[in-house]
Amino acid sequence: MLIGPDGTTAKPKVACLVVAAGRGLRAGGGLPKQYRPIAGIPMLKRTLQALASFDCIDTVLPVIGHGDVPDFESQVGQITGVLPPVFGGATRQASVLCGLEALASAGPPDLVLVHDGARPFVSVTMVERVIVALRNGSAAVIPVLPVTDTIKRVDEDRHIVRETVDRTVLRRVQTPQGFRFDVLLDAHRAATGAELTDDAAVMEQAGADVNAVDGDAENTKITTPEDFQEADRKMIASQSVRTGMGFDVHRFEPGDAVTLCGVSIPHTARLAGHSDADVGLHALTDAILGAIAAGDIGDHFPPSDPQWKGAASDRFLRHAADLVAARGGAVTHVDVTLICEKPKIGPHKEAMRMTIAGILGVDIDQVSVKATTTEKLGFTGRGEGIAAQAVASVRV
Ligand SMILES: Nc1ccn([C@@H]2O[C@H](COP(=O)(O)OP(=O)(O)OP(=O)(O)O)[C@@H](O)[C@H]2O)c(=O)n1
Ligand SMILES: C[C@](O)(CO)[C@H](O)COP(=O)(O)O
Repeated sequence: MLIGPDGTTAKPKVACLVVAAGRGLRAGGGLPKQYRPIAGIPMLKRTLQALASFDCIDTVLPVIGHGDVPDFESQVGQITGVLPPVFGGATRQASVLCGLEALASAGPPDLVLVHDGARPFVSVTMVERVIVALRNGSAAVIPVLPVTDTIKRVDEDRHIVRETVDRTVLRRVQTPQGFRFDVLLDAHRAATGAELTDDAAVMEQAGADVNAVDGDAENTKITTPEDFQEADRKMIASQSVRTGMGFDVHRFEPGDAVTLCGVSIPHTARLAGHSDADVGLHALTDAILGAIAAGDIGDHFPPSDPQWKGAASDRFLRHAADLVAARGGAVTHVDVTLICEKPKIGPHKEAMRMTIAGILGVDIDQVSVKATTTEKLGFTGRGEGIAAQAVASVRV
């Protein structure tokens, strides 16, 4: 059991480093593999979303390549619970040390998990197994799987089989590997010699005991083009398409501009509301929440909470999209209809589509924005306010 500084067994602070500074050479292609999509979502985004949604992890810190900031911003972006990335090094081992030093400077955690950005199918049950073993006193814990094929040792040109190896003592190793933070940092700082391919090897070199827990066969590392194909196939086969709808109304009050679908439009009035009153993004946020049966915008951002006063509504929409991604899903299409006599929506439709596509991280052709009047009938016809309807399709 981990003993806190005051001698109690308080819940330890758990950080998770996600190393993603590799080049992905074995996966081929131009873009480093961590930024390439699996069933529509960039692999690193999947990994970070999953880890950030686990209650047993307090902090998630990505470690990325020096030249990868544009890819990180465009393919991953901000994720609630994920710290801004730090830069890694030329090898996985060097990248882990960069991440550990960053955590040490920011206020060291008690426990650290080190996970490959290239393992997007990490499960909370496996992470909990690692953390429980650490809390029970281990300084180093790795998830492992049995070897299920017969293993041969072959000669160098691989044409002659020399022997059959005893596979009962062999294990396939996964991440996240978990450690007492101070012990892993010391071991990494002291590491010498040839590159070590996992953190357990760094601990072994330092003379520490490493314990094993059961890994998870689903938690594969995406390494080759075939791994991408298989991951795509598995994800798509396991998902279904769902639809949600949203509706919202805001009334006018004195002012000089309205914000609709993230675009500010000069007008003779503004929309009243607790946030920026962006009726289009509110309807769309509700549609996405509806598609994953996750309540409505008021459940996530209560109007009674002063922190959302005047908030820009892109935050609400991003949160809904993050929830979809945390379930391993993707928003596939959205369609918003704005209902008002004025202002004229037509000249702003493309800017609205682009803004929504940017927030959701989808292509502009997956976003439709339409507008209609109610022929001067009803409250929208009388110019008392604006209504919006939205439909969202997601694959989860
Ligand atoms: N200098 C490096 C090299 C690797 N990694 C990370 O370590 C994890 C496991 O490494 P691997 O699958 O071997 O990734 P790459 O090194 O990118 O792949 P390749 O060897 O095919 O180039 C990956 O998430 C990778 O981004 C890292 O952070 N820094
Ligand atoms: C750490 C690791 O994921 C354990 O299986 C793996 O060793 C890292 O990747 P590599 O392909 O061995 O560099």
